[in-house]
Amino acid sequence: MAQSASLLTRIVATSISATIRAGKIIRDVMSDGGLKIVEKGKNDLQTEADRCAQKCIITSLSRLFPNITIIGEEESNSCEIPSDWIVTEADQDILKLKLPAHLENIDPKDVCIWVDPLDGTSEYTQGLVEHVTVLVGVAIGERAVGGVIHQPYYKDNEKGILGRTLWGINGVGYGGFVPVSPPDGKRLITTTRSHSDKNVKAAIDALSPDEVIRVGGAGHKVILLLEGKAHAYVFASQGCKKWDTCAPEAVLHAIGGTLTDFYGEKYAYHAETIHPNLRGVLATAPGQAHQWYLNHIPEEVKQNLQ
Ligand SMILES: Nc1ncnc2c1ncn2[C@@H]1O[C@H](COP(=O)(O)O)[C@@H](OP(=O)(O)O)[C@H]1O
Ligand SMILES: [Mg+2]
Ligand SMILES: [Mg+2]
Ligand SMILES: [Mg+2]
Repeated sequence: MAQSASLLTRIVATSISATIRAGKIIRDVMSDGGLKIVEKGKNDLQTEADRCAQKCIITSLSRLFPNITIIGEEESNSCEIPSDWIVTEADQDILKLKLPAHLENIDPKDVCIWVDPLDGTSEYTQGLVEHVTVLVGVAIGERAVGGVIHQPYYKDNEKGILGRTLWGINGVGYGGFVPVSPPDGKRLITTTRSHSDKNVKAAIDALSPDEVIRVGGAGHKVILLLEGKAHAYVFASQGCKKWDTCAPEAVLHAIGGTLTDFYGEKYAYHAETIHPNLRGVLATAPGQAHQWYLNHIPEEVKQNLQ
């Protein structure tokens, strides 16, 4: 890998390769049929694919970036890993990116990488594989700056290959998708398919949507915002964690969208922060009035998110 490239571009470039490899592992586990599901908590599943994909990504990144904190959703274990799960390649186009001065010489101590090896596990176990994404987010200080979202089951009929990778670096660029504005004169809201509750529903009802698009995964829902299929992602629940939102937030911000809690505050992604997004997740596509959504959320809904 070009050592002259900056640390941030090297991390994002390698993360692209690592998520593609993890996506292949996720497809292989499904086609072999041995999901070996473990129930981590209420409505919270883990499969062999979550475990193996995380092992692939974290082992690869930690070998290349030994001084950087990496936090993954799944608990780690010390078992052997196949050598072909260890990724050393990097996306060459990303390595060539020119960064602004404040991102060029970052201290590894200020970086935290958030890994969600399989976002949308509930849908994955039900065979709804199009909902699945692999997420790697890069925070510098408190801010989510770089993000990679890989969709292992995306079908590109033109190229005849399975899978695509979307990326974004705030203030630098994005790729792997073409941003589209959502339709004018309508309000399309995307939310959870498998983790709804009274508060989640109350928030959506208060926004009088024309349509509610219920899909799995934080990554998948933010892709709907990137591609103009929804105006807002509304999840008035404490269930999402930092690894769910770091990468999607960075990619969304790179095209001018916004992701905050229900009080309009950005989440902090430094290594010492707590994992749950206790104040919910509200994200809007570029050009949408984020404040309008915040203003229309009932006080009671906000008070349940403290
Ligand atoms: N009540 C809850 N309990 C556990 N995890 C939750 C949750 N609500 C949301 N999440 C997690 O947030 C992510 C997005 O949720 P959803 O698909 O319902 O919108 C999922 O990530 P994972 O699939 O990576 O675990 C999901 O597990
Ligand atoms: Mg999970
Ligand atoms: Mg997730
Ligand atoms: Mg996950």
